[in-house]
Amino acid sequence: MGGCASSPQDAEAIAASRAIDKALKNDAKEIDDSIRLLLLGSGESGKSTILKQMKLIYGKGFATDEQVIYRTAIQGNAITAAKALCWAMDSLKIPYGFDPEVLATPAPAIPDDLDRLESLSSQHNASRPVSAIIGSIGGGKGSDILGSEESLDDSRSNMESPMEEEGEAVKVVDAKAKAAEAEYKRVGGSRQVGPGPLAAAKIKSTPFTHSGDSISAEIVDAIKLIWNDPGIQYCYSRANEFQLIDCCKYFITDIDRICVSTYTPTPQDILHCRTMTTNITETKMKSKNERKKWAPYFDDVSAIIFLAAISSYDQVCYEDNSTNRILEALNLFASICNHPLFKTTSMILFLNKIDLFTEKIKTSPVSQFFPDYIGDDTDYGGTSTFFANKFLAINKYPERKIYVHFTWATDTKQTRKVLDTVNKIILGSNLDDAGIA
Ligand SMILES: Nc1nc2c(ncn2[C@@H]2O[C@H](COP(=O)(O)OP(=O)(O)OP(=O)(O)O)[C@@H](O)[C@H]2O)c(=O)[nH]1
Ligand SMILES: [Mg+2]
Repeated sequence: MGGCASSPQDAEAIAASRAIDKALKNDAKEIDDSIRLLLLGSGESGKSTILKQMKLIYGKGFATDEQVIYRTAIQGNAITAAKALCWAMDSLKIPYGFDPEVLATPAPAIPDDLDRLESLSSQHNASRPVSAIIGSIGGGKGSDILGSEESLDDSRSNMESPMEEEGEAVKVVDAKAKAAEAEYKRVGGSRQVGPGPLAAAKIKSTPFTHSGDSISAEIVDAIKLIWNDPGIQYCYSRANEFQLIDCCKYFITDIDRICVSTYTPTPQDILHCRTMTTNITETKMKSKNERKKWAPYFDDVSAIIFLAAISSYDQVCYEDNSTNRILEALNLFASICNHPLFKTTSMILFLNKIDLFTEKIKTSPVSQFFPDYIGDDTDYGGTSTFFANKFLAINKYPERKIYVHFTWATDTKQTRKVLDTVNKIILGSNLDDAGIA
């Protein structure tokens, strides 16, 4: 995708992201004797994370120079997440100190002459293509990154939109949101004062990335302060209403550890690090006319692993802020899985981020976003099978089976098991175990 940097900070972030992509790609040179996989999926589904796991499980792990790059990216993740939370406090109209369980929070007095706190516009909304990654397992020493611009065949139509439905849970949420908004107005909206708004103002004005050694102690303190604020915690509970990276909690709760000058990221930190894959323009799959160009890459692909973040059922896409992420994934899956070129290619579906999904279904009812789900909203088995069946129903080539795995890509133990099974499937020893695993 285009690296159109609008500020030096953006340029730095893009450069860091490219360096990470390059590092992953550099591991790709020795894969000839290995099984080649095409990893596909919409944005933030976990493709890079699976690739990192392959490096850990089948490769040499992360080199020292890579760790240095990730260090900056991880600290950038913490700042990005903290900023997103502060911006969302304004856009969702939640006052600092607001506790939804104690709806009448005492308000500080607002001085008349207080300057309006700066409220920065929300995250840039550059359109971002779906990316594809070629990875390798089973004896491969590395992985290779290729790219795709968009779906192979644009069959994105006729998908129903998520509907809203009145329900008990919705009403409770509404009551809290309304109480927050009333309180936000009462304390002066964006003119509210106190330690929370002050810390937020500092965070909002700090650059995304930093060229110095580490994030300043002042910003670390500001991040800790807001994270302990009940209003921010309430805002975090509504993270599906704005764009927030999934590793927010992981890095912010560990802000002291990741900001010391001696910090070296652990493999677990690297797995949680969010960097958008940017060097995905080598092979564009824009139109059928270009098929000659990209088809050779797929010829020797043993299987396609398609990733979808099952936890994203209540979220909208980063790119347009309106399309439900699961519907987007289903559309993309339809265009891949039903493409004649892949008619006989083993198709393995990873319904990823089950750790987040398990937590989320407790408070965010699936049926509110997918009214065709009839069953217990808090039942993991029922809800996860519901989504798996949605993907399976798309397959137009019944002779070609789709293997479904529920995955937790940041967990090496679980991923190792899944990849071992995938290996067996590809080698043909497990072909009878089709269906949901
Ligand atoms: N909790 C949790 N986080 C995950 C899981 N899989 C991926 N993530 C996180 O989700 C974020 C996005 O993952 P990536 O691997 O970068 O997603 P991607 O598909 O490569 O995204 P693009 O490059 O933008 O297309 C990262 O912060 C990952 O650490 C998971 O199973 N559980
Ligand atoms: Mg990626």
